[in-house]
Formats: sequence, structure tokens, C-alpha cells
Amino acid sequence: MASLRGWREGLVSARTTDSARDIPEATVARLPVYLRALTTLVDNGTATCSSEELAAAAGVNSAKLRKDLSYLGSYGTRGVGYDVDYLRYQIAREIGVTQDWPVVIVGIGNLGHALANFSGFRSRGFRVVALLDADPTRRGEVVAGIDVRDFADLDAIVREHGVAIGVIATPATAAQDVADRMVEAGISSILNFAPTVIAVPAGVDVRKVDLSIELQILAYHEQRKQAEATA
Ligand SMILES: NC(=O)c1ccc[n+]([C@@H]2O[C@H](COP(=O)([O-])OP(=O)(O)OC[C@H]3O[C@@H](n4cnc5c(N)ncnc54)[C@H](O)[C@@H]3O)[C@@H](O)[C@H]2O)c1
Repeated sequence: MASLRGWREGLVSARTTDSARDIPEATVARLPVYLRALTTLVDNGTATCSSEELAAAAGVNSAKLRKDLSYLGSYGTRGVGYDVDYLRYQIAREIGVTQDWPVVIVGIGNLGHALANFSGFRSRGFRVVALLDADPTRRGEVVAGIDVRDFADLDAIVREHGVAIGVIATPATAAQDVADRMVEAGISSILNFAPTVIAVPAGVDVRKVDLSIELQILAYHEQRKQAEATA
């Protein structure tokens, strides 16, 4: 959990071949993007790639990519480039996804169903071990092969599976209570989809996902483009 906690402080401690270094948060945020690009290259049977090829696949510029990878002690080989499989392993290890992370999802409505059915979590090392909902009418429903259980079972599930990461997909009005119960149960990292700010004690990390904010940013730029076109 050390690297996840470090996100909160803006820096994480990196394992390097020579000495311990700090990785800037912006670099940490790009590591999963590199990991996804490298996974695609591995799947396509690519053994080595240049920084330019990897940068293009990840959608960043190559100088930034080389700088980012230097924090991991990865410099590639002149004339050959990066060993794709090894670099993927290095990044996965740095992020912490070479190990399996049991995850609980709370709130099994529209979004909770979609998240539970998303196969991309498992393939990236996140195993959904429980689906929890406060609504008794949802009990007994099976989503992606997992029973929907009572939210009251949270403590037992966290203990049983050693869950460190919880996902909130409840209405905003319930999110703070759900977060409090997660923290009490021992969860120390929360992915919050509810459109509200949740308060957590020190040592607990929260990442927020809000697609409507992304759409609003696009709307802002779209509005400017349209204004420029008609000016
Ligand atoms: N972040 C995003 O981009 C994004 C996208 C879509 C929806 N959302 C948000 O995700 C949340 C869920 O959306 P939805 O469409 O699935 O809603 P929904 O109403 O279909 O599902 C919400 C579920 O949460 C359960 N719930 C309510 N209170 C609870 C509690 N205290 N403990 C446990 N379960 C509880 C309900 O019984 C219900 O099953 C909303 O907050 C919505 O705004 C976010």
C-alpha cells in the first residue's frame, strides 16, 4: 500500500537499480498508460520498441516518456530500444499490479452492474470479491458470477479477503456513509464514482471518477471552437 499512500503526498518511492528515488505524481499517473500500451505491444508479438514507438502508442511525447522511464531506472538499449515484456513487468511492479488486489464494489445499480461486468479489472490484477448493496430487493441477484450481498457484510468480507480497495457506486447522498464504513472496516483506498467530495482520515487515499466533468471540459472547448468559427 505504500505507493498508493504516496499518491496523496504527490510522490512515491521508486525501486531503482542504484538508489531510491522519488517519482513525481504526474509520472505515476502516466505509468498505467504506458502499461496499457506495452500490453498491447506484447499481445501483438512485439519484442522491442523505440521510445518514439512507445510514446506514440501511449499518446505522449518521447522526451517525456524517456524522462518518466528514467525514474524506474529504464533507459532502453541504444539502437535496440526497450525490451517490451521486461519494461511492462517493471512498470506493473512499480504500480503494484504484479500482485492481486481484491476489490469490493458498493452500490449495484446501473453503474455497479457495468463495473462488475467489466473484464478489464481482472485482467489488470483487480479481482472483484464482493458486490454489496443496501437494497434488500437486490439480494440474491448474481452479477458476473458474484452474488449481491448485504452492505452489512462489508466487515466480514474485508477481513476474509484482505480487501484494501473499495469502489463506491452509490448515490451521492450515501457516499460519505459508505466511505466511513469502508474505512472502519479497514479499507484504505477508495475509488469514488459518486458526484460528491468525501472526507477520509489521513492514510486513506481517494480517487474520484466523474465522466460528466470530462464532458463539461469538452463542452467548454467545443463552445470556444464554435465561437471562433463564427467570429
Ligand atoms: N463517475 C461517473 O462518471 C458516473 C457515471 C455514472 C453514474 N455515476 C454515479 O454513480 C452512482 C450510481 O449511479 P447509478 O446510475 O448506478 O445509480 P442507481 O440508483 O442505479 O444505483 C445506486 C445503487 O446504490 C445502492 N445504495 C444506495 N444507498 C446505499 C448505501 N448506503 N449502501 C449501499 N448501497 C446503497 C442502491 O440500492 C442502488 O442499487 C451515482 O452517484 C451516479 O451519480 C457516476
